[in-house]
Amino acid sequence: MTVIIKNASVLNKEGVLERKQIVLQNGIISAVTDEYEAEGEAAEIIDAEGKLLIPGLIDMHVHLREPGFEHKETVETGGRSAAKGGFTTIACMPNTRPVTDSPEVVLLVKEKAREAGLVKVLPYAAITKNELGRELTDFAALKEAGAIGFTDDGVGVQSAQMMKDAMKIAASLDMPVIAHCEDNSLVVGGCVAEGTFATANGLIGIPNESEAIHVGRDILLAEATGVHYHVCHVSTEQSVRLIRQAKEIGIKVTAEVCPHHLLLAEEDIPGMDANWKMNPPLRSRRDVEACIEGLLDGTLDIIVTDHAPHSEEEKAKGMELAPFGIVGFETAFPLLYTAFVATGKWDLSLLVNRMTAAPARVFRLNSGVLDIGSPADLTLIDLEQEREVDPSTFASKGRNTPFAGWKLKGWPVMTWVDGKAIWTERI
Ligand SMILES: NC(=O)N[C@@H](CC(=O)O)C(=O)O
Ligand SMILES: [Zn+2]
Ligand SMILES: [Zn+2]
Repeated sequence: MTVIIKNASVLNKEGVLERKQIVLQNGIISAVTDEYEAEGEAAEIIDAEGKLLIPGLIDMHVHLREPGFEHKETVETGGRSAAKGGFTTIACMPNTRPVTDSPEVVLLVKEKAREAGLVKVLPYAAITKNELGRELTDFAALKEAGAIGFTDDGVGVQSAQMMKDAMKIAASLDMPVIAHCEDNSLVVGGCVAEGTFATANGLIGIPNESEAIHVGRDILLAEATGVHYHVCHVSTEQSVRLIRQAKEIGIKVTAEVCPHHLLLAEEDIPGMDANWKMNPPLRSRRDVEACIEGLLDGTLDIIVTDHAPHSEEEKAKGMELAPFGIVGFETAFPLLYTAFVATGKWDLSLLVNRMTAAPARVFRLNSGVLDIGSPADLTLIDLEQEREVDPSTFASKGRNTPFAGWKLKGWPVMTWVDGKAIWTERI
């Protein structure tokens, strides 16, 4: 089957938009040309006039909740939500029930993804059994089953010795360690960051050091073990500083940042609404600025959503009792496009890079580019049409977002994986 996407706006290597014809054949990008005539072959033709065509977005930090929490999300509903948000590859976290700490669960997630037939799903496996921090999982067996890295996301690995042992084994297997950085002894029951909101509402505040102390510790352990160390959802100025310094001296560290930590500060929290509760929490404006600067100078390599769906009942428990987490797939690109690109602060190519080529480079994936011979994973985006974020229209089971009602541009309208359209909005 041949698909021809006509008259699309495509970013060239210099970051300039060009009008191109893209041909997809057998799941591969077979041509990117100025003109293309279909020579009698059976082809599906899509007129992309006026729309932006980019490599499919890659999200290296998501929660699909299956197995065990299917009331929050499944591999299929999460996959559909991702496709609607323009994502073609997603990497899912192991904090399921059971935890993805055995080859069986890795294989189960892969099988669910195959059945869903939507986005490419890359599973992470846990560092410790049941993410309890007591005993390491069998890294070699988990790699063999298809895990792409090791992480106890949802909780920090509290023991430095445990983390060092994990890094040593991961390094010997040429696998990355991906860390949720949080020192529990510095958190003690906080649900928002230290700052004006916590003080005004009499809440215990989570301090910045609870994140950064793990970042610093793990950088030293990464230096000692030589592992590829990747920092999850960076949210503090101190973490950015430590990662920047580590990179300067050649330690193999990479890092990610979420849209909400680039856009929102704790002082923006409107009230005791758990749709504003996530881990790490929203920090100060100064931290937001440091994360933006880190993303621009390459200290923070990639953007991830940390898509973390929870049910309405769970979020209705209120700021202190509700679980941490917000959904992210269906708002990520429009949010960042509207806030940073449409306002002229960032080049479009920077945003696209941090969501496509950069994650592909960091995690050695064969996608993220529009090169001939690459998988035909593509996303078509309408940069002009403005629409409000309406959680009731989400494909995700989760409605937990602080961005409801935001007026945004840059909505994905069509998503292809291996040349097959897996999402079509309207065109
Ligand atoms: N980010 C969150 O607030 N929540 C995540 C866990 C995590 O990413 O640490 C979840 O699983 O709900
Ligand atoms: Zn986490
Ligand atoms: Zn997470």
